[in-house]
Amino acid sequence: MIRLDNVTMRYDKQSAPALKDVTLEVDRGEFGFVVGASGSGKSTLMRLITHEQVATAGTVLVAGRDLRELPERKVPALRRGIGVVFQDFRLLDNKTVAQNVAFVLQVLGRRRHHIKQMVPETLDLVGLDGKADRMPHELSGGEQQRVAIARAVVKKPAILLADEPTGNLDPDTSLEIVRLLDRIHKTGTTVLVATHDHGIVDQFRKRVIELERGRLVRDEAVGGYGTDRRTAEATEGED
Ligand SMILES: Nc1ncnc2c1ncn2[C@@H]1O[C@H](COP(=O)(O)OP(=O)(O)OP(=O)(O)O)[C@@H](O)[C@H]1O
Repeated sequence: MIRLDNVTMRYDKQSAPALKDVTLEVDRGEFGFVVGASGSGKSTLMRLITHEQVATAGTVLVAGRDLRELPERKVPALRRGIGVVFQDFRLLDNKTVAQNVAFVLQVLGRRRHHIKQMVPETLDLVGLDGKADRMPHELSGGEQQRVAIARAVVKKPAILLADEPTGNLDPDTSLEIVRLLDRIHKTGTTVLVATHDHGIVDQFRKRVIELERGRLVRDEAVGGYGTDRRTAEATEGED
């Protein structure tokens, strides 16, 4: 579904590459956490998948398409297949919850009866039934993130990318949000979650892809935030 072969990404010639020689494969229907310190390249990885950035070297393949060779006119089709969620929700403040979600489908030119069916169905999926007519400012942070997730998945993308989706949320709400992402994964969506949140990664025991200064330093099928050695050291430090 997503494959990177020896990918290097440099934003400019002077600075160190944001990603360096990264090779990675994420199969259809997988769930992975992308972890690493601030500046390690997590967002850059996401931006390469959505083709907001283009790799300086190497190959990025998404759903069988080599993005280096993707003509400009095919970029919207690529992005239709990818839902994206950010830390800061990015909702349209002057639209209701339902309108925020419907807007995506309107832009895609979907028919009115399809929108009328999909919006409540998706709000139900994310646990926001009954909140369709609220404005974003009337919602809690967790609820706003649910709207953002509804908006990302209402077009039924094959891939869902979440860049630090729990960064603005308390631990309990974070847990609920990642449970929701996991539920969406279980419907067959390929999900990648970039996160700093140790607690979440340790709790879910999923695939963990770790970046360190742009290099892929760990890729475990089932792992925690740190390697066991590092987790032990961190725990000792806390006592
Ligand atoms: N638009 C940009 N122009 C120039 N350099 C950038 C740009 N975006 C990111 N970088 C640099 O690329 C490197 C990787 O950044 P990136 O945002 O991918 O890391 P990150 O792991 O997502 O960090 P964070 O957890 O803080 O979001 C950093 O050194 C950053 O300064």
